[in-house]
Amino acid sequence: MSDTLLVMKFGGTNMQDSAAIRHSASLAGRSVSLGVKVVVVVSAMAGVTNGLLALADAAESGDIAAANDEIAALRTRHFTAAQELGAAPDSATVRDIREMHETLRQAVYGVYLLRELTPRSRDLIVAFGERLSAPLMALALEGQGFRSHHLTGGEAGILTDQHFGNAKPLPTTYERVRDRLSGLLAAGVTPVVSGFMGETERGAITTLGRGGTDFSATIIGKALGADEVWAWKDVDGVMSADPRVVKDARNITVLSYGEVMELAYFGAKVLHPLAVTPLQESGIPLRVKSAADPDFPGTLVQAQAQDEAGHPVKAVTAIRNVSIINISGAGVLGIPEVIASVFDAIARENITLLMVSQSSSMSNVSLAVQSGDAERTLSALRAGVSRELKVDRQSDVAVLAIVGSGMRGQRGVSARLFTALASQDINILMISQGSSELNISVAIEGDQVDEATRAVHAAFGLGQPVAVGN
Ligand SMILES: Nc1ncnc2c1ncn2[C@@H]1O[C@H](COP(=O)(O)OP(=O)(O)O)[C@@H](O)[C@H]1O
Ligand SMILES: N[C@@H](CC(=O)OP(=O)(O)O)C(=O)O
Repeated sequence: MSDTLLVMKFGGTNMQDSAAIRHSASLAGRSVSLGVKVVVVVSAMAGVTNGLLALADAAESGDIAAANDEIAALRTRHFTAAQELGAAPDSATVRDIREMHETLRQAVYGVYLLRELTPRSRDLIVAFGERLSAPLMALALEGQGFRSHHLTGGEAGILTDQHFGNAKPLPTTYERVRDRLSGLLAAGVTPVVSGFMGETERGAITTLGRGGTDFSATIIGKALGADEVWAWKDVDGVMSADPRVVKDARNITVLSYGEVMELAYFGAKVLHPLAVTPLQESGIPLRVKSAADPDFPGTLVQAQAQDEAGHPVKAVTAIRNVSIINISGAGVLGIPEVIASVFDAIARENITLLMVSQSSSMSNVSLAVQSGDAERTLSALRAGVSRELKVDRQSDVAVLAIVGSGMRGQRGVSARLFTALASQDINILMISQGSSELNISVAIEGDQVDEATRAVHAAFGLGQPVAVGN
């Protein structure tokens, strides 16, 4: 028996139907057969999270018929998968799925009666996606001869703060996860944990932010001192750009934790922005692997970056649906208390700032925020800052970023970026470079983001094979 312990995460695409679930189970099973202990962490079946969010909104707006139709469709989808994975109609799995849909229906009816969808009730509803997919994965593993047991995030020990929709693990999580999972592993059982979700100390269900199953997996990896965390995906690994936008995007062999965080923060949907944070202290590696090509090494994410001379940039990413909020008022903004009131107002609303820039005359500050946060930002600023300041919004913006540790101390990187954008006649609205020099980001018109991404990808030769040095 080896002493190796792996945490394996399967995303929505790898859970989308019974065939995908069976294939994912076989990927975990390959390691279990070799004597490796594996904890499996699953996302909801593809599209289910969005479906749950939509039906919660429908219930809030009074359209209970639409919400119930969507629940019925979800029920059919999960029952079909269970049946195809061999569950008998009177089996415990089918009973579990039926009960969960009933609880979901009741929760949604409560939203409809109250016409109120709080972040807390939204989390309760949306976490059903992962609660429903875990039993299916356990079924598939059992069907392939592996002993398995499914648990919700809370049952697996993931305890979070009360930040519904974007919760963070509490420090006690790690010991709890160890307590809850070690016994199962020692008994030769493969735990299947519902990703994306945790619970508060009082037992309310929370979620960890979109794409949060990656985060669940690394939290569990840290708790158990795993040898590695593997995130199985529908792509070869972390690529030099979103492969849906750039056809010649290439797999990146090695990335540092810092580089991956920048990439995820600046829109590379491939990993949750906080996913590597639990691994940073212990140095546990994260591998992003292709479920379609399991022997391909994918991307190794580790503490040290590896750079190739002449290749300062590793990837180009973009955040879409951004708005720029401009705050102006000659002679007012230079006063430190006024600047403080701007940031206070933003902090009170817990709004994530994507970029900040200030004109040197101090008469203008620009903030880039997700368009979904723009109205809240505007109201917070209008209520919280001096009336002499003018606050306005520019919509339909995108933020494009280049990322790579090799740009540290390198001259000419921004010149290449700006030349590539200028060659496509792309106007730059804001510029920022992090002091870590791991990224340079620019705000541009939203409808130019794809051509900008392709131009920048080509300008830095990211489609060319790179021999990574040590
Ligand atoms: N730089 C990138 N590298 C890899 N994939 C990316 C990148 N940027 C965006 N993506 C997109 O992320 C998707 C994979 O992430 P996601 O769908 O969240 O995975 P999963 O749900 O399987 O965990 C890919 O289909 C790809 O289109
Ligand atoms: N289902 C959740 C969590 C998640 O991580 O999903 P995926 O692994 O499919 O990106 C979401 O859609 O946000």
